[in-house]
Amino acid sequence: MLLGCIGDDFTGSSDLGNTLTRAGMACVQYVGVPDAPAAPGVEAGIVALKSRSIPAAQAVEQSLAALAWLRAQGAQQILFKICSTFDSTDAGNIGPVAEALADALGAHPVIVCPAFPATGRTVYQGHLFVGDRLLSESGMEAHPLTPMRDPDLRRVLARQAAGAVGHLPLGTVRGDLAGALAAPGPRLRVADAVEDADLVTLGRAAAGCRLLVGGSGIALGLPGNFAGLRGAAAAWRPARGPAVALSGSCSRATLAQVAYHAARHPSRAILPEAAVAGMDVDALADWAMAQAAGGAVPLIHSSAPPDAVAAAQALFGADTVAAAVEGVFAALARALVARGVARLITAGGETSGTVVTGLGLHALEIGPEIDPGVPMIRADSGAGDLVLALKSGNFGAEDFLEKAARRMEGGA
Ligand SMILES: Nc1ncnc2c1ncn2[C@@H]1O[C@H](COP(=O)(O)OP(=O)(O)O)[C@@H](O)[C@H]1O
Ligand SMILES: O=C(O)[C@@H](O)C(=O)COP(=O)(O)O
Repeated sequence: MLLGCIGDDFTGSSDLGNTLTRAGMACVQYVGVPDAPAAPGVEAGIVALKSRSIPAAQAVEQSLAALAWLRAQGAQQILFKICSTFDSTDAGNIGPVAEALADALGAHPVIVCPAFPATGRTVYQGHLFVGDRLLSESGMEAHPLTPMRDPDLRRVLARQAAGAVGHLPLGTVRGDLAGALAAPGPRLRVADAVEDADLVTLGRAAAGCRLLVGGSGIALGLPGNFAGLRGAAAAWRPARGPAVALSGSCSRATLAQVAYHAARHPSRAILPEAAVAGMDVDALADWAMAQAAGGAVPLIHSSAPPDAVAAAQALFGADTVAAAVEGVFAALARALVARGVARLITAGGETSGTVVTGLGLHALEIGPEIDPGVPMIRADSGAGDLVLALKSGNFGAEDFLEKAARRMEGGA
């Protein structure tokens, strides 16, 4: 293993796997810290954690365990994959995890850059934009778990980190970047990047850096630093069989996708109060499989607009609702796999993490891209091959859910 990656969620990890695979690295995504060595030939290994929204001390502990495993596999450089919208709270977890990894690796400086221009995320003057809006006006200010109300990443990170936070302005990234990286200064340095070319420049300049922190964009230039890559080995095989979509994401893009899909395919909504009270998951799974048998792509979702999310959180508490809804999706996924689902599309990072861990999957093969940042993935479910798409809340075109199902069976 050459490049070792630690993803703070599952959709984010598959987004990174997509970038690295497309850039020519043989890449595997692991579900949590594996308890066995990596198979031979893995050039980039991604340990996917569900550590974005847990207490910071636990995120640090899990990330250090992932680091130890990756180093034992020979990883020469470590990338801590965070969200392109910098999802975190003032308590962490980006700052504490980045500092703990940097301590363990003796890394200084550490570039921090969530930019992902293909999906509209750019960093300029230390501020994060989504399209032409500041992060704090992008919809992310209403995220159920990690509301992002400050677009200045230097300030956001400084509130989370023990050490000072520096800045690599765009002029420096496009100018004497090597000089700036070699100069003394704060360990964590937020880098501006507005185009893929800036990210490639950052990645190439970071060849000697032991640790990087960023979205999948920061990985664009990294494969070029390693000689003799062999890339993905096996050809991707289509998956035939029933397809079901599950969405626990309440992000803007997902809400539009759910509305589009529900107008064309059978759908059922899970209400937070029903999830908290306990649901008949088997009946829902039976319903979905019956719909899928007729060729539809049934959707089961809890996706709701910000006012409905806020009302449910006020009633039950944010953690209780999230845990209850996630619990329903994990049980539902197990029930669907037991009934022979072959294609499973999940929307939402926490939701996807719950589903993938709930299914007890181990190593995920990264396949072709469906939309920017979302690849198809293949896993052995124990009952056979399962092809998945783990869609980040804010990724994907309006027709993503039906397109993913179509692409998985080899369609255009
Ligand atoms: N209707 C709802 N009300 C409150 N919380 C919800 C609702 N639906 C889903 N959630 C929770 O909101 C969180 C959404 O996060 P996530 O799955 O990561 O989506 P995204 O990728 O859009 O951030 C999950 O913890 C989920 O269980
Ligand atoms: O970097 C990104 O935006 C994604 O890779 C990602 O991490 C998505 O997280 P969710 O929005 O929670 O799915």
